[in-house]
Amino acid sequence: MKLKINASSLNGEISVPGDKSISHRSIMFGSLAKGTTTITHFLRADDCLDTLKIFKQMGVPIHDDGTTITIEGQGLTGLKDPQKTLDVGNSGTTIRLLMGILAGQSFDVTLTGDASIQKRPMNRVMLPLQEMGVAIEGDSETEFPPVVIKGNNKIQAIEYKLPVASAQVKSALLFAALFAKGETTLIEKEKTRNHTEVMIKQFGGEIEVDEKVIRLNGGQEFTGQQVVVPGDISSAAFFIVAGLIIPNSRVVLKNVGLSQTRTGIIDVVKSMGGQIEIVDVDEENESGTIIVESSELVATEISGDIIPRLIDELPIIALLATQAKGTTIIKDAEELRVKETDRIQAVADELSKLGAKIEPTEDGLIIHGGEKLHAGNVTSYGDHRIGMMLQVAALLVEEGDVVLDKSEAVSVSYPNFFEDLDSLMSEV
Ligand SMILES: O=C(O)C1=C[C@@H](OP(=O)(O)O)[C@@H](O)[C@H](O)C1
Ligand SMILES: C=C(OP(=O)(O)O)C(=O)O
Repeated sequence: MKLKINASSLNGEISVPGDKSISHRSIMFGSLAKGTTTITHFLRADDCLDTLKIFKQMGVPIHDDGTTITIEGQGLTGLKDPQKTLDVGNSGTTIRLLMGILAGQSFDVTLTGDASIQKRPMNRVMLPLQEMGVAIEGDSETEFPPVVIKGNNKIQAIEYKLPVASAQVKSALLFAALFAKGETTLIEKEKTRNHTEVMIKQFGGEIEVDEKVIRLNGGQEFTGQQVVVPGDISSAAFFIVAGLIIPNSRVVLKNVGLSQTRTGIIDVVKSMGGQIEIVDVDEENESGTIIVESSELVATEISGDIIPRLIDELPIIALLATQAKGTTIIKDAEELRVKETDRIQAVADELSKLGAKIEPTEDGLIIHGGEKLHAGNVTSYGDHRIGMMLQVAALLVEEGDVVLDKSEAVSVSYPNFFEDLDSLMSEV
């Protein structure tokens, strides 16, 4: 696909689509609860639609009228044998959280996904699950999908220190812990997104969170709820950066989720001198409006405990850094190497093709700001966030063609991304 180039300004207002992490979890909690759950502003993108399809395949009545999704919850152990392999598509969140949920059911099941999923590490979930007594293994004694999970496990509570900072691992273990007798204690390596903990409480469960220590008792029951999904800050991130780096711009992003565990990008933009303002904050729903304007930016260092608070935004933050004065260093982000693609290598390779000065390191990137970007042929590697980042980069290219291979990947999290960008380019 030929990307849009040479934007003279971006102006206008966008309501970004629903949060991907919360949308996945709303289907999961709704299915495991007793009673009816309704979900509005659900993210109808490939990843979350795959989660929805899978719960339907396990016998959960889920109805979508185009506005509201209604789920008739089956209770914690009420899922039915799908009698087939479950396909998670491209979604790491789906496969990992499902492992915890399926550990407590009475049937055997196989989980698989696309070529990217079949290369993503699963031992981070499978090893602690095995410690809890779950029969689960990867393909041909590897840790890669297809993953086979046996039913009727006798699950034991554990105390477990997570070796990786991962909300997916934490969430999978919390789901499994619901089926155990007694109290499970998880100790996080770094604080990661807390949507699972928040939703356990929202659905009437009990969970104790003390900084990085989380305690959960097995044998709880959930009750159906009304879930209103806020906009996804990880999707807003592309327009936050576009508004900052394109001249004469002012972009308003309405109803964006602002969980403290997700707002690292706002802190980084501020530390780089970007003009960013948060207004109309709704404390109860942890959401608000983000306004950005074109800015002079300076380099920064991004490392340590902020990394999980902006992990999915790092590709677009790397582009932001190419437009800042000085050298930006990103460290402690080795997790980027095991996402939909190796995002450290992909960002460095593809932005270099457009003229950026950027070097990959083992756990991050070194970005020398101030280089002008030029035309070129690039690829998303089938990774939605790499694809969207490259479209924002192309907006800076003054002449020639920027051609993106595998542009269809954006539908994994943001099917209307190109249309929303169009709307900002046409408004004056
Ligand atoms: O729990 C979640 O919803 C997610 C957690 C993160 O993954 P990790 O837990 O692997 O870091 C993130 O990258 C992913 O997009 C969504
Ligand atoms: C890493 C991501 O998702 P997942 O792990 O669910 O595939 C992402 O959306 O950037």
